[in-house]
Amino acid sequence: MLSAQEKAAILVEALPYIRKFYGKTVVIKYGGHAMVDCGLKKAVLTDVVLMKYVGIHPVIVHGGGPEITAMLQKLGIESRFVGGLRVTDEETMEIVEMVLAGKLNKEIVSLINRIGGKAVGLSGKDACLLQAVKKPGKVYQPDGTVEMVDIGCVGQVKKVNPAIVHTLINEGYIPVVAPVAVGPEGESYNVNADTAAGELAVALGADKLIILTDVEGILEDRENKNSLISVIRADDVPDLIARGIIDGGMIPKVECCTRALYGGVNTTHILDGRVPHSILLEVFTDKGIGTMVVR
Ligand SMILES: Nc1ncnc2c1ncn2[C@@H]1O[C@H](COP(=O)(O)OP(=O)(O)O)[C@@H](O)[C@H]1O
Ligand SMILES: CC(=O)N[C@@H](CCC(=O)OP(=O)(O)O)C(=O)O
Repeated sequence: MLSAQEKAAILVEALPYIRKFYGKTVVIKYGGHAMVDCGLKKAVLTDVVLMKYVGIHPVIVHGGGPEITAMLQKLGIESRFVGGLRVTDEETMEIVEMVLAGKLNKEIVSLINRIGGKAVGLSGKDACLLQAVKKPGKVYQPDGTVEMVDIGCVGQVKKVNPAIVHTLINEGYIPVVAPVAVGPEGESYNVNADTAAGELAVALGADKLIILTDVEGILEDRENKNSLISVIRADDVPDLIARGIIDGGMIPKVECCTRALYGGVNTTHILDGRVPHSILLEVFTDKGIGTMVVR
């Protein structure tokens, strides 16, 4: 048990960070284990509510890939991915939108509201927040060439219209965004949630982008949990990808950190969402956790 003095010291340690981030926007990509496990869900969303009450402006962009896959499976539809992106025909798009914008978005909103925050759920279609065009899939051939293939209703974000998010923030709400974008004809596009979070962070002029995932951060050697790389320079990312150190699902995460950094976001973090209160530990304590990607 902590003594009263130790508890007080922890609160005092938070003061410079509260001052530093007061009034700043922090975009949080919420996904992975932290979105499934009841205890972790509550811990993450409590951190978000606490941030709001101390004057920081959190904005959540959530994923839900595993939940979409499970729903498609129930309906007898097999999931297929090209370069980490779900091949999304029109029937699949309907399910994606139902799961992300209908089910998961509202569950997150409800839980935040029960914890004591004021959350409002949006999809990228609301007030044309995320505007996209069709994105082709990339297939890397053994000879090093790249083949472009049709992967259906997958969207590349072309424009972000953040006005609605600013309005909600200014009125004291916590915006919760599902990564479904709108196309030029009003059609729906399925957008990778990491990418959506990065684009939104840039458009909002966010100070920080936090991506929650199911590993410790970026590991030098994926087999060795003690090989965490604490800080990576954005310029070094292409080399780490070329050397195969960063691979698979970690590629869109670092790429969106890089995109955010070059777009003006100050710091980006890839954190272990399996650690309860990882956001609080990152934002309010001297000891940062996970991997920080910097300019
Ligand atoms: N250098 C690395 N360090 C840690 N994980 C890595 C690395 N390179 C690739 N990965 C993989 O990236 C995965 C995280 O991406 P992903 O599964 O898409 O996460 P999420 O479901 O949280 O969006 C890890 O589980 C791991 O398998
Ligand atoms: C185009 C594309 O692949 N979209 C993702 C959107 C959800 C997502 O990104 O969820 P996670 O963050 O949990 O992976 C999908 O359909 O799975």
